[in-house]
Amino acid sequence: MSLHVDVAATRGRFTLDVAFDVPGGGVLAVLGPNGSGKSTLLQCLAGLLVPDRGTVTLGERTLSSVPGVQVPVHDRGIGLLAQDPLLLPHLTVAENVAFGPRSQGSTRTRARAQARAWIREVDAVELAGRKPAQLSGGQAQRVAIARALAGRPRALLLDEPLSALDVDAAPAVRGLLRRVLRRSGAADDRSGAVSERDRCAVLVTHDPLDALALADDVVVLDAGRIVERGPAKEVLAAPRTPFTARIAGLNLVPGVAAADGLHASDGRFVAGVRSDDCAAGEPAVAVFAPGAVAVHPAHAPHTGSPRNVVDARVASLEPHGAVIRLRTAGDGGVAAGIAADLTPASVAELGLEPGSAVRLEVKAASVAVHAAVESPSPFRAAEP
Ligand SMILES: Nc1ncnc2c1ncn2[C@@H]1O[C@H](COP(=O)(O)OP(=O)(O)OP(=O)(O)O)[C@@H](O)[C@H]1O
Repeated sequence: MSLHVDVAATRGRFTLDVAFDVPGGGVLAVLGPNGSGKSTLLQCLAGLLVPDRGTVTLGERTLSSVPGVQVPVHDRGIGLLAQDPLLLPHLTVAENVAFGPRSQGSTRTRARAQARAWIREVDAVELAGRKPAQLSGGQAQRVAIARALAGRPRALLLDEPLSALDVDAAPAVRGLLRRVLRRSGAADDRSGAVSERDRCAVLVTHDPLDALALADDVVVLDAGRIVERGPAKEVLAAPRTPFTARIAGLNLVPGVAAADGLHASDGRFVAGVRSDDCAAGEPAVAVFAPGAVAVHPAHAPHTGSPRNVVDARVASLEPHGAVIRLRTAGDGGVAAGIAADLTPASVAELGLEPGSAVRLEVKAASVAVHAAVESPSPFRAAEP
């Protein structure tokens, strides 16, 4: 069942103005910096906020059309999974999951059967008799997923569903969400579970891994507008805005495309490979991975060509998985805020510490130049 959204909503001086579609069975991830309008968007979809103009349609049904239709929250067929599991504390797990079907008019027996099916689905059978206070964060979120789905929503809204979980619990819950969101199987009518085939979902997240693991498409919001959209892998691999580059862990230098690179706004030339989507002379971004940046001692001789070489100063060195991520200091320009990944051995060998002078080199072949999206916010990708 597809979701069609074309709305504008005002909150104080902030305006959200977006249009997108999520096809039946599809999952759309919504990314964006703090205050970009992600929660405002979910509230418009859930019916908690009345838009100033536009429409929200789910399948054939108009949920919101201004002026005119405004279907109330409980009647939208939309399930919400928030950061906090929000389970009713005095009910058992089984009763919490049966609550939705019961309040939709299912008989007690049928509601229990539906609850059992979903509790099994989320691997929580042994928790069925417990109260929420007896659950870990990960267990409670599993139950919240079962409860959201037991209400047989036609669309699911997920608001940072993994962000309150610790690093040990998040992967298992992400795996479960992947299973329930990505499954395109038929209905399990014997147990009373709903058909997943047509249910679409909108996932608000700060985590690119969630977008890649769970979503088909991504939209990036900035200051209430969509500034990037497309398949999750493509948007994160070739970001057009500083925000997306930052969350994707990539370096991004804005400027104007040239035949074989980009003229950065500070006047420097960045050698790179121009993609087909951008013509010379147009606004563009040069994107390169921290792993593509070679770090040398300051004043080291240039080694070969074509290369990008820039002198910089180390601002910070932080562990990043198996490597150390270096970030350069500065207030602006190409040399500021570049991320480079080094092995701990190279950091020791080069004697690097905050304040050290370094020479960075990036091969032209490792720099992709893409058409840029004008970002309305001053947010910079490269800031730590
Ligand atoms: N009740 C309100 N009254 C006035 N302004 C509001 C209200 N709620 C939110 N805003 C403003 O609307 C803008 C968008 O907020 P929103 O919560 O939708 O952003 P967000 O992208 O979800 O942010 P975060 O990632 O921090 O949760 C912000 O500038 C915020 O200050």
